[in-house]
Amino acid sequence: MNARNIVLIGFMGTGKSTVAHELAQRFGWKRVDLDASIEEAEKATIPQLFADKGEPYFRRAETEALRRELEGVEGRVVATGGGAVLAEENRAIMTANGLVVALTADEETIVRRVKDDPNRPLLQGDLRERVRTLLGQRKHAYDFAHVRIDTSDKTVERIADEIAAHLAR
Ligand SMILES: Nc1ncnc2c1ncn2[C@@H]1O[C@H](COP(=O)(O)OP(=O)(O)O)[C@@H](O)[C@H]1O
Ligand SMILES: O=C(O)C1=C[C@@H](OP(=O)(O)O)[C@@H](O)[C@H](O)C1
Ligand SMILES: [Mg+2]
Repeated sequence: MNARNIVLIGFMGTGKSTVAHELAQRFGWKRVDLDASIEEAEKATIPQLFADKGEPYFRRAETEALRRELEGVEGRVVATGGGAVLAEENRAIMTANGLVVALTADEETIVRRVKDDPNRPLLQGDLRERVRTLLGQRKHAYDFAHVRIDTSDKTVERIADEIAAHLAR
């Protein structure tokens, strides 16, 4: 296996956190969820950070977490948050330190997967409308990935199989 680390990117609800868990188990690698890393470092939940400190503060904490979790290490599967790709600085950290895998899903699938979880500050209000608007704004945000995998109608195991096949190449 060539890649030092695997970095999962993609819109909210594409399954980054879930697939990272499966991949880390398979490879015996360490799973890192960037949101969890931020929550631990900041001693606050993601919704609290957005509400109390604002999104720009969260984004700075996100960049710090990416550096902390990816630079100079190997054997990690890092699940990023859906907006971690928006800063060029973050994209550079990801591509320099691992195989970047973009997970995608159609709008229906995303809405279905995120609808019972109230912990995504950017999806407050009319859920379908918010997902549609953000998906439009982020249409090309994940294009820099080395690999792109559609997760709609696929099991977590199948998605992990596909990523593992790319690693073996
Ligand atoms: N391939 C899949 N098939 C069915 N449900 C999935 C799949 N991947 C993720 N889920 C479910 O969708 C929800 C969101 O997944 P999560 O891993 O938190 O996404 P992300 O980290 O990309 O926002 C969770 O409830 C998870 O169990
Ligand atoms: O898309 C985004 O900007 C965000 C995605 C979330 O992570 P998930 O993609 O794991 O839901 C989390 O980082 C935060 O709520 C912001
Ligand atoms: Mg996640």
